[in-house]
Amino acid sequence: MNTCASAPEPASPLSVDAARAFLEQAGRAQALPVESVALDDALGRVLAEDLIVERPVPPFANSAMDGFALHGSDLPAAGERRLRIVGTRLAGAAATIPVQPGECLRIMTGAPLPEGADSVVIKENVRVEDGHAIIGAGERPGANVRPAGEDFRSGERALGRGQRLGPAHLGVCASLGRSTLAVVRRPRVVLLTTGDEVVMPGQVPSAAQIHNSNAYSVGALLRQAGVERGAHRHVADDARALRAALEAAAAEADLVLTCGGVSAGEADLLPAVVADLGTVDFWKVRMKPGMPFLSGRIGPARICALPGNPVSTFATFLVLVLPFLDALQGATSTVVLPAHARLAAPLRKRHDRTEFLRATVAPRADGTLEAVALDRQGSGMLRGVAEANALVRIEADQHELAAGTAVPVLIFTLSGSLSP
Ligand SMILES: Nc1nc2c(c(=O)[nH]1)N[C@H]1C(S)=C(S)[C@@H](COP(=O)(O)OP(=O)(O)OC[C@H]3O[C@@H](n4cnc5c(N)ncnc54)[C@H](O)[C@@H]3O)O[C@H]1N2
Ligand code: MOO
Repeated sequence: MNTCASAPEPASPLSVDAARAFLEQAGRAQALPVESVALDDALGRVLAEDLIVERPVPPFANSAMDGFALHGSDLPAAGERRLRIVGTRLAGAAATIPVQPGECLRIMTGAPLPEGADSVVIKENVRVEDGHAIIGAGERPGANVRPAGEDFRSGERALGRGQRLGPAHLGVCASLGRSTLAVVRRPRVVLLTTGDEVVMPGQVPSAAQIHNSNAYSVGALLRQAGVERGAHRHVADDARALRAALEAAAAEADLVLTCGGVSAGEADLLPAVVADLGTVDFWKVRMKPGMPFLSGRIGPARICALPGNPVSTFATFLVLVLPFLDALQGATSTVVLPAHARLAAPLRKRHDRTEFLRATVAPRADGTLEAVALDRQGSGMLRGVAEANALVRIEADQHELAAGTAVPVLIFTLSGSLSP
């Protein structure tokens, strides 16, 4: 092992909220450029334009049901009314057949309402005899008609910049006739895992080695956060190798993420190497797990150094790196759902850091959310994260929490359902 400059003295650790606010500001300041993509390629991307409606949706008043279009004033208050059927209008048919009082038109769902008509009676309520529709009492004037612009009016903003595009948003863009969209370029991220004790799955570990789980859990988190499947490299506990890997990564990435080598061990080289190559903005955050987190810059790239313990890696990613990636993309929504849940059991905390506990959050019979903290809370126990669907946040100054206390939770929306 060779060393370079000595590790910077960490200032007093930042609070979680201060660290997060710093990274959000840094992300906004490093805003990514805009590019145009085909609608088909826009899932998960962040919209970089306001979508103003030109043609209203629906563009014309149309029938919501298969039935008969007619004048509302022809509907009988009692008894029956006989209206002459003047034709049929299918969805997509441009030619209009005007309907006079005393007449009606067979109409299909989605077909434009004919001139004169303002109501539709569903076919199940109509008897047809001898070219006439027989309509009974109890029908409502104006029923079963979808007015033009009922979904989106012309001139209004259908979607705003910053929207992360999900399936329904793509449908909205398509119904407005858009085939391409201005979106934010995907963040470029290089992930460097570190440590002589770590080998990739498929490789045979020595008696003192383990498999690299962070490369996969963080790799997957990055993809869920809208990052292209990024480059991953593993770096040995060697200052020269680490320096070369960081320099190369910073030259190609918006964000360099590292895992491990950032605390107090003799092979924890990262703080010194980052300080030597660029600047350390902060090192250590008052959170558990995740205390040794460091962030700084190397050239134009941001670096976030995550602690190596797999749960610390996961928690610092969700709590600190995800807000940075969202800010970098100007996104107004994210892939974790912030909510509140009531603790199922009392909790005691002995330290003064903000704690993020692994928990299952599920709805109770009364509709409120309940959080059950898992037994496995060790920061090396990835099983605890795999069995959880949320992180429960306990504030730095909270030490005794009664059952039923409402606490903030971060629900992993992509982990599946809201049940354990
Ligand atoms: N004397 C002190 N010791 C430690 C402190 C401290 O403040 N003083 N902090 C502890 C805390 S808290 C954490 S968290 C860890 C973080 O340490 P590092 O970020 O330096 O990470 P490493 O030491 O390299 O690794 C920690 C742990 O995680 C395993 N690991 C690392 N990379 C991977 C990977 N890619 N996949 C799976 N597992 C990985 C590694 O083998 C270690 O077991 O430090 C405490 N110590
Ligand atoms: O911060 Mo460490 O993540 O408590 O184990």
